[in-house]
Amino acid sequence: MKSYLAAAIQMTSTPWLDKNLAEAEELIDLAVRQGAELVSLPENFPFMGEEAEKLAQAEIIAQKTEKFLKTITQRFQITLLAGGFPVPTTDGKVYNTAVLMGSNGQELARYQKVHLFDVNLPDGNTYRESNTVMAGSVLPPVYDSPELGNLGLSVCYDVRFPELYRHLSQKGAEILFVPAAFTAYTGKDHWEILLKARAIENTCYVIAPAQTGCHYGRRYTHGHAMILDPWGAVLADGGDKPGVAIAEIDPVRLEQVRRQMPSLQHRVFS
Ligand SMILES: O=C(O)CNC(=O)[C@H](CS)NC(=O)CCC(=O)C(=O)O
Repeated sequence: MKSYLAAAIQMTSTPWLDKNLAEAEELIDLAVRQGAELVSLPENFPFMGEEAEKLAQAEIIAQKTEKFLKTITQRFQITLLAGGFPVPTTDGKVYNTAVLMGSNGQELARYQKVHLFDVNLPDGNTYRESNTVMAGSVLPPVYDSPELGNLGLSVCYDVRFPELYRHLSQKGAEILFVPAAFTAYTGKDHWEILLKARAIENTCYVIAPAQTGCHYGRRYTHGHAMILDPWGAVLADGGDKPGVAIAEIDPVRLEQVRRQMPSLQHRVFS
């Protein structure tokens, strides 16, 4: 593993697929021009709109998004984590799918979000992700990149389930992706703390691209795409506007923190 720059992209995705992909392309270009070799896109980057609309367009969203990911990684020669996007199942729902793409346009790893956000928030907003999404049933993969380190996948609400990240770190993960569309309401109190906890308890870098702002109707997300180091320090924070958070991923720092705080080696319960 070498030292390199990673980018967590922040977007305000809308119900318009082509507009979102164009916006993603612009932000990837911005990240690459700043030297990023590993770039990440948030959950729902190609589409954030009404559930019925998402289902109706799922086929075209999946198709255009996968083509986009192939083209863009080849063009910019980057490794790209594409936070969740809908991929149709055979029974009329979708998997909320995250894909890791290599710099030759090849798919390196894929994960179907396991934990679905079925929550009634105190602010009156109700979320029933399971209305449209089929839960994945397989733990996320770790992709071992000789150059970029061991990359562990997850999506958004997963961040509240530490056992998933323990699994990833036990599989050798050094960098944890948490692409998200966190609600504005939960985000203000929980987002940064959860990310810090996952970084600290697994002594891993955390790369968390995010959605921000108002997407449609009353749907607001928290923003603050960020990158944290294995000590839990925030290296970059995207604030609340669309943009890019960039930070260095450094194997020397990773090794240093794991030496200073060898908690992964002190586990008693598996
Ligand atoms: O529905 C959309 O269009 C965008 N959001 C999502 O797709 C997902 C499922 S609804 N959001 C979350 O998981 C938020 C989790 C969260 O906010 C928390 O854990 O507090």
